[in-house]
Amino acid sequence: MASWPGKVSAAYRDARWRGHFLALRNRVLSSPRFQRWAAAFPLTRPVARLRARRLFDTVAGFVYSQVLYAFVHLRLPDMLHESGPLTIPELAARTDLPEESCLLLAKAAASLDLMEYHGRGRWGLGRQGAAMIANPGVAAMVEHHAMLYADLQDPVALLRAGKNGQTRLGRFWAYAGEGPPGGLEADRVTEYTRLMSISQQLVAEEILDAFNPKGYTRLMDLGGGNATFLAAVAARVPELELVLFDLPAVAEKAQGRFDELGLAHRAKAIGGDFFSDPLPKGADLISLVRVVHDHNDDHILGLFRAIREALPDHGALLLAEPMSGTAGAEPMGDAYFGFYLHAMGRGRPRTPAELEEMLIASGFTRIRMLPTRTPLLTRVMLVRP
Ligand SMILES: CC(C)=CCC/C(C)=C/CC/C(C)=C/C=C/C(C)=C/C=C/C=C(C)/C=C/C=C(C)/C=C/C=C(C)/C=C/CC(C)(C)O
Ligand SMILES: C[S@@+](CC[C@H](N)C(=O)[O-])C[C@H]1O[C@@H](n2cnc3c(N)ncnc32)[C@H](O)[C@@H]1O
Repeated sequence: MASWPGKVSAAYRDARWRGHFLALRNRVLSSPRFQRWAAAFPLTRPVARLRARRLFDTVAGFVYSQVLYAFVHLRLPDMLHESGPLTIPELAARTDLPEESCLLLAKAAASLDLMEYHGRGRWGLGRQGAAMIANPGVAAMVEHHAMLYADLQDPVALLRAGKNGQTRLGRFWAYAGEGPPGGLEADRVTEYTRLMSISQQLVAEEILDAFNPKGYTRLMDLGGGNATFLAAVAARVPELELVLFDLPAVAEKAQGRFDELGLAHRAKAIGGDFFSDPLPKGADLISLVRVVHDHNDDHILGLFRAIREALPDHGALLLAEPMSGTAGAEPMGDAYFGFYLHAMGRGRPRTPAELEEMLIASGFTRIRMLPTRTPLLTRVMLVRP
């Protein structure tokens, strides 16, 4: 298994001189004398400050996240968006917090750009807080993180335990547990399907801005949840037939959604297990949105082969999810999703190169990355036989 994210070419990565260079660099950086000198010397001072700030942000990241959690849990984003800036006594009355705590939270949130002092004793949304209003999925994820952080309370124990799914996240993502997922009852899938639907809105637009499925006849979305992605597709491409395949309890919800949206004449949901049931034939475009990273390599190789068999030679597979080694968003893949999926109990974030290797081994030949506007949210790969 390739384990290096591949930011640079293999020749550079494996060059013998690189190891010597890194050893020398680290000897210099770990010297207290060098640090004192670099912080004092005017030309290196800005870099020294930036590095100190970055290390501090990593050290304090948990505290920042808890400030964000309080901000979201107290419904401050919507409250401040709807009412405009409020004074501390007004905030205290609406959140049922002591005024002193409200001021503490307002100042902490302002330091993180979530809130901002708007003058005349009133506090409103800051830049990051305002951006959250446009992306309701972010607040939903912040609340959901209570589970992730409970699992991460002792990260070393979690690492030692390996991927066993005996965690809050393992129970939440019921399909990641032991046993065949096909028999999961509705109550085990409702909450995760709701969370996926809320966070899917922005992802769907990113994917469809990168790839327009116009020209295809039938799109089958594997692991399509309650059809939020296909509903966005339907709005953009009126003539495309739509099929959603997901576990029976999820597919039932999706069919209800198609009926509600008046899409039943061209959309249907099929229940099944994509690892053990045959994939329905007839689609010339198959999509996997935020599905592949949830599963281990052996399962995904089997699924890729089944997709290759289900697709006609002129068909295509659209693979969309956050990927490891994404330039400018490196911690998203390997730190966030790496630990998230480890806690969930299966799957891993993969680099485009790792996915490509698995796709080629499954019989695909033409693989192309399509640029997305916000690669942190999702990357998109178009794959042809
Ligand atoms: C107007 C003025 C004064 C200036 C303009 C300056 C300017 C141009 C500003 C830019 C404004 C702008 C466009 C901001 C945009 C901000 C955006 C798009 C922010 C988006 C943030 C998204 C975030 C933080 C997303 C977080 C997503 C998370 C945490 C997702 C987690 C997903 C999980 C856990 C999925 C689980 C599924 C599983 C199990 C892995 O399969
Ligand atoms: C992380 S969610 C993504 C949902 C949707 N594609 C999205 O991006 O919002 C993964 C989906 O795959 C489905 N799934 C997981 N294992 C499955 C299996 N073995 N067969 C069919 N669907 C499965 C889940 O029920 C869930 O709806």
